[in-house]
Amino acid sequence: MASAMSMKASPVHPSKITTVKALVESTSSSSIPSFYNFTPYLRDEPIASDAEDSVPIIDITLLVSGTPEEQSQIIHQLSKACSDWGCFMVINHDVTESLTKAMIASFQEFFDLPEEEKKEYQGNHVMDPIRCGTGFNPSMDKANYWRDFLKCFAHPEFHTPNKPARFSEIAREFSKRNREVVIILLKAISKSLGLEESYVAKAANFELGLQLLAANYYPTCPEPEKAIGIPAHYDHGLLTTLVNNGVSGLQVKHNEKWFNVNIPANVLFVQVADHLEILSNGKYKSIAHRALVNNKATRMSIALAHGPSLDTVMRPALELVDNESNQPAYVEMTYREFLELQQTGRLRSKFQSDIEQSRAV
Ligand SMILES: O=C(O)CCC(=O)C(=O)O
Ligand SMILES: [Fe+2]
Repeated sequence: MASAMSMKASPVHPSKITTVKALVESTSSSSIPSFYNFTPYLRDEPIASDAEDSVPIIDITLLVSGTPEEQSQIIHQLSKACSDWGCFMVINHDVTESLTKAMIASFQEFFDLPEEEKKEYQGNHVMDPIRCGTGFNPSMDKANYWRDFLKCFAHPEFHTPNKPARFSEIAREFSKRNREVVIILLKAISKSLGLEESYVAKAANFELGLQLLAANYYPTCPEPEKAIGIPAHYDHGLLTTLVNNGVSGLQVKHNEKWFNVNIPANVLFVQVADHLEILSNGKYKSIAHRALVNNKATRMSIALAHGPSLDTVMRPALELVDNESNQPAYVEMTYREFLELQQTGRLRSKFQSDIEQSRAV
């Protein structure tokens, strides 16, 4: 019965729809068009019960103004968080709750713009400085994602759409404050790897680092168990900071199980991304995560990818490699090359096979 429902044709012709939001608003269908059906991939691995374990919490004030003892304790906690989980919650940071709320409201206003106005920002290439799009792609025969997005380069150059009003101003402040948190974290992470505190920032030429501000919009979905917002993936920068609108849906993979992550309003959720994995020669691994959808409330998340500068060659820190048990596990390439390979679907397998190789020795 359920599968028959999923096969029911959508009353809306796909070519008329440019976003998942528009699809949802144009129909009251209780089923999703079949090309959103992600079922074969979705329920493949176990989901942890909420009580099983919990994401580590890092109090950033202790990194900034703690006693030397408190600092070394928190650096130790950070090291464990990065190596055991690949993610953590940052509390007591300067990205205020009101700023986050204003940023979420501004992105909501953007997604509420008429489809025609949003089309102006449609882009296809990873290097387009402003790019909005959707999981919806009628020309693809594989499953699509239940998600619309807007991505803007926020650093070293700042680009945002010129509407809605105040979007740009709020996005600038939000990106800047997130970046400040990341600068503090990268210093502590360098120390936790036994490196000098400016090591990661210098190696990644972080002063010119690419910062990508991305909002994900997941409308309510009549068949949430069949669709996916974003399938399992790893982020490409050094660290990602993430907030959401109080609706949960994010899951991270820890010890071969998927954990639900509920992000409180005043918390920044931080994920280890691929370039920290490369720099640390696999000591800290990027975390697999995915976004589920639901049938009760629209979910929005805002992710900031904080990466190296585009033209810096990234490789494992020389201090962390040797010719014996710590051989470099990743090939050298610029962040730009990495992103371009990733976009054309050629990178992850290569990156992954490098990891597999390093695990095999
Ligand atoms: O919506 C989320 O919580 C996850 C978003 C995400 O993984 C991404 O934008 O890369
Ligand atoms: Fe992600």
